[in-house]
Amino acid sequence: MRIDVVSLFPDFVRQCAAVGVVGRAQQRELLQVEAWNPRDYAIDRHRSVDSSSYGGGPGMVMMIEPLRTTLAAMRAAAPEAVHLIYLSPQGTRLTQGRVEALAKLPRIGLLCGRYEGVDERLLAHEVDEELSIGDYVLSGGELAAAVIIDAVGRLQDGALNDAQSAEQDSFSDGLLDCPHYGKPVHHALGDVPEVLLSGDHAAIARWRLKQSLGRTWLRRPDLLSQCWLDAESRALLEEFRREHVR
Ligand SMILES: Nc1nonc1C(=O)NCC1CCCCC1
Repeated sequence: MRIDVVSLFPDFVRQCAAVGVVGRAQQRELLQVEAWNPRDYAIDRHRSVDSSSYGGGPGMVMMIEPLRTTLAAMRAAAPEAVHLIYLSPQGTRLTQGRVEALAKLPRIGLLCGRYEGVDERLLAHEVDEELSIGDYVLSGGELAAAVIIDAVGRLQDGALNDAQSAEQDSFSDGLLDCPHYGKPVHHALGDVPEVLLSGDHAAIARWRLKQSLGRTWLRRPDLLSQCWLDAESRALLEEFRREHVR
């Protein structure tokens, strides 16, 4: 998969994509992340990328040019069509379901705004999808782009050493993740739950599902209401609720 990022801070994006699972995915050529700086395509003496906003008001707007030239160069750099995403609080809220769909595409573009945003005419003409990572305002789209690069990059086949860890992630089945425990078994902060030491994989799987169901019920009832639960899950959740109330 190829991800092209248009940003005034390309090094920031490159560094985010160079570490950890995503960095390894790039080394394994499972993922390619390229950054494009509109300032490199600015043709005036001052290499302008922004202008004041018509109608007045504070702040600047990223102009149509040189963004449009940058996008044309980006699109031409590889044969695959680009699904271009603009990151902003005005976008559709990003979900794991959308991440999984994006991860299947051969190529996406991420347009990172700065200042007060990008000229609406450029967005209307060039952008395929607007996404938000949450209801708050950042100083630019780069952190949101980094979130998408990470969430999508880690799902590339072969990116995670143990494929299961993607399947058992929070949200992968619509539920929050279960608690995790490592060494030591006994500690002043508490002990590892017995079932996890039992070697009974069926019991362990049941315990983990029960914890995921219970946590989702307690912390994100909105997610739970969207889940279809089979008989076993409904019974496990009921068990958790009974134990929780005591
Ligand atoms: N929230 C967000 N989700 O995705 N992006 C977000 C953001 O806050 N982006 C910064 C703004 C800054 C002004 C230009 C347009 C982007």
